[in-house]
Amino acid sequence: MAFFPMFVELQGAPCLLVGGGTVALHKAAVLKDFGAKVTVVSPHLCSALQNDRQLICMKKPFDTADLDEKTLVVAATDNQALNRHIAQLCRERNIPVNAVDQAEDCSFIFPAYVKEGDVVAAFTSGGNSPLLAQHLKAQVRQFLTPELAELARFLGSIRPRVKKEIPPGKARRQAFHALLELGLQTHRIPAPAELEAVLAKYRPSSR
Ligand SMILES: C[C@@]1(CC(=O)O)C2=NC(=C\c3[nH]c(c(CCC(=O)O)c3CC(=O)O)Cc3[nH]c(c(CC(=O)O)c3CCC(=O)O)/C=C3\N/C(=C\2)[C@@H](CCC(=O)O)[C@]3(C)CC(=O)O)/[C@H]1CCC(=O)O
Ligand SMILES: NC(=O)c1ccc[n+]([C@@H]2O[C@H](COP(=O)([O-])OP(=O)(O)OC[C@H]3O[C@@H](n4cnc5c(N)ncnc54)[C@H](O)[C@@H]3O)[C@@H](O)[C@H]2O)c1
Repeated sequence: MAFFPMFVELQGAPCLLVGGGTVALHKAAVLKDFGAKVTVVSPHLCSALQNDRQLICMKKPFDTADLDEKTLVVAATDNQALNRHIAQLCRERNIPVNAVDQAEDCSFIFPAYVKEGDVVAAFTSGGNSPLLAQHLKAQVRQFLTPELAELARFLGSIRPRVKKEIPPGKARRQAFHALLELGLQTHRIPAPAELEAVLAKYRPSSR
């Protein structure tokens, strides 16, 4: 059964990462990429984790109390039984949990993703082939550019104004469509005069 791609807000979310090796380092980078507040618990921490001021590092073995107040957990130790035990504890507490490379113990899995600003494309193969997910990510990298993210930011910034000036329905949809097309064709954000022209065209008074 395929996994549902639920895009979750992680900004400021207290997340627990158990383990301090190469795999934990990669997962920490991903969680930080989405603004999570990551606590790392492990008796041994690689230097990159230890020196990262954005992380809260606790040099000690995992303890059940480490789960308190956490909204997401990643079990990334080299002990599969421990990773499974942590997953079980999380399930009892309804905390989403990933046990690295142990799909059967995960309540969520990590996707291969491309992120530009707030635009995110993410792939999973449902655990069948992480390499296939990586391959699809590489394809998307070619057209998910920083310019596209800038266009998305612009379209977000003018959204309230468009909504205020054009009532919901066909005209509003066409206005958003026109602005997107303009951006995609010119590879830049529409100029103020271009925005005004689109708004004027689709405003009720001028139709
Ligand atoms: C996408 C990515 C995200 C990330 O890690 O952030 C990710 N794995 C990545 C890479 C990767 N992982 C592996 C290889 C070696 C090639 C190979 O084995 O195929 C490579 C390639 C490489 O290393 O280049 C080995 C591997 N992975 C899993 C198993 C267990 C098994 O198969 O049973 C084994 C065998 C271990 C063994 O040998 O025993 C399991 C999982 N790995 C997942 C995610 C979840 C399913 C994602 C999906 O649906 O596809 C899942 C289920 C759980 C999880 O960990 O979340 C990341 C790419 C990041 C990027 O580039 O953006
Ligand atoms: N590194 C890879 O490329 C890779 C690839 C595929 C799979 N894996 C698997 O992922 C897992 C982690 O890999 P790694 O390379 O990060 O391993 P690692 O040996 O570098 O790190 C394991 C970490 O787990 C920590 N740990 C052990 N017991 C703990 C406990 N009780 N509480 C908290 N932390 C504890 C250790 O201190 C260590 O920091 C392994 O099971 C490995 O087989 C790794």
